[in-house]
Amino acid sequence: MLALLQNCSMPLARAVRSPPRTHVRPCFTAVAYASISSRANSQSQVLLGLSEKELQQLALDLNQETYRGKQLHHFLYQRKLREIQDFTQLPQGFRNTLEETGWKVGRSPIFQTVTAADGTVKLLLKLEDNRLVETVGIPVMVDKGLTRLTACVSSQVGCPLRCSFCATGKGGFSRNLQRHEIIEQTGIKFILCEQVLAIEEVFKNRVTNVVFMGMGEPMLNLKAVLEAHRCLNKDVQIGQRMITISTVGVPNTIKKLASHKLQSTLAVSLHAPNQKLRETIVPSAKSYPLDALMSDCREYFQQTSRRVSFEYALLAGVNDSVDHALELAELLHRSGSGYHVNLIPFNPIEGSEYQRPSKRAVLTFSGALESSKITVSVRQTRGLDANAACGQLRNKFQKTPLVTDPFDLAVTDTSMPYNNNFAVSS
Ligand SMILES: C[S@@+](CC[C@H](N)C(=O)[O-])C[C@H]1O[C@@H](n2cnc3c(N)ncnc32)[C@H](O)[C@@H]1O
Ligand code: SF4
Repeated sequence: MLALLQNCSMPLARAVRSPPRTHVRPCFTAVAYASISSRANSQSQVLLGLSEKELQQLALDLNQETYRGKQLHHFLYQRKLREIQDFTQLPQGFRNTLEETGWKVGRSPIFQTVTAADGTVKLLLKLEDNRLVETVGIPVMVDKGLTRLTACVSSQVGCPLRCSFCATGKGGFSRNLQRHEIIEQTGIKFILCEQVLAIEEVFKNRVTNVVFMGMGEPMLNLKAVLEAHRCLNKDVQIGQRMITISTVGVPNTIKKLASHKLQSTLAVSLHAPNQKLRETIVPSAKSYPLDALMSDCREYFQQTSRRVSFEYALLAGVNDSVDHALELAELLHRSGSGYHVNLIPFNPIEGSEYQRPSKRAVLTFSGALESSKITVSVRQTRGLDANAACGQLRNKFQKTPLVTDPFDLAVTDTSMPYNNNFAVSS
């Protein structure tokens, strides 16, 4: 973006000092509009997602000192302010100029908040086009003190991959968290960041961990997810090791991610120890054979030295027998080292044919893995009374039809009927 700025024939600072008579946007604004703005119908640019350097450049272009850019960064990512006029330590004139030249913070209103008995909070953020995105804040308390706050963020509005046990998959797919007409795909980065900021706002605490385990498949939006990763790491200041990207597997993307050599955890949603069973649970597995997936995971480990974590949703009577556990252990040993299995007992969803396994079945399965020398953890289900399974809360309010081809992201639905059966409180 900075390179584009430098190529502008008319610096914004000059454009601001002597505004054109007709309503022609200054050069920076035009370029930024094309490369930064993600909301097609909006006439404004979004500050959120810009780095400190970019904000300093913006300040310069608006005829301000560089340190104003630092201040903008502070108000956006530390103070988490929602409106430019709330940046009261900035001169009124600068605030007005920002607004007059089309800038805004870019935070979405919180449409719905549901708090579970264990303190987990689910939020629905309402995007400008009225679509709803689910975000979860999961606190870990020790002696009544908050020791960890995990934000579980969504990377898409819905998901086209339709895993058979997932409420998001069942709820259908609307679109990537960006406008498809924006070539640079930068839109998602501020939406992902703002999910984290919304959790910080609600908990009045810093988020310590981020997991891309909300609605959607991050690897279908990899470029934007990488930009969001940068923003979360550098601007919101969350350590790379505290960030986990979860994927069910999309061909050619794990290698791409590995090439960035991030120090973040890759979680791969496996759910079955063999191709045949996996295809029945994860339809998109038909396009990405298990052998290829495991080979890409091995490469990820070799390139990053980061252990891959395998997510395994336990579905009673489907994939939870001791034989399945032993087959899984064999698959992992055959595939290379550095693996860890995270078992997720199925979270029941409306209208699902699956059952949650008993505690005994979960323990037996994890015991079989451990005795086969596989490190294993069992995910504690959080927020069961807040529609725990991802996508459930959003499905209450918004229904979207399924796309026919899971990898065809050009197919988007533009209607957004609300389900009026629920009382909606803003
Ligand atoms: C919602 S997905 C999002 C990230 C990515 N699309 C994926 O599948 O890894 C995050 C994790 O939630 C798990 N999950 C989704 N619905 C679930 C349910 N009803 N019960 C248990 N786990 C579920 C998925 O298997 C996956 O491991
Ligand atoms: S589990 Fe992940 S990939 Fe599968 S439908 Fe849900 S969000 Fe999509």
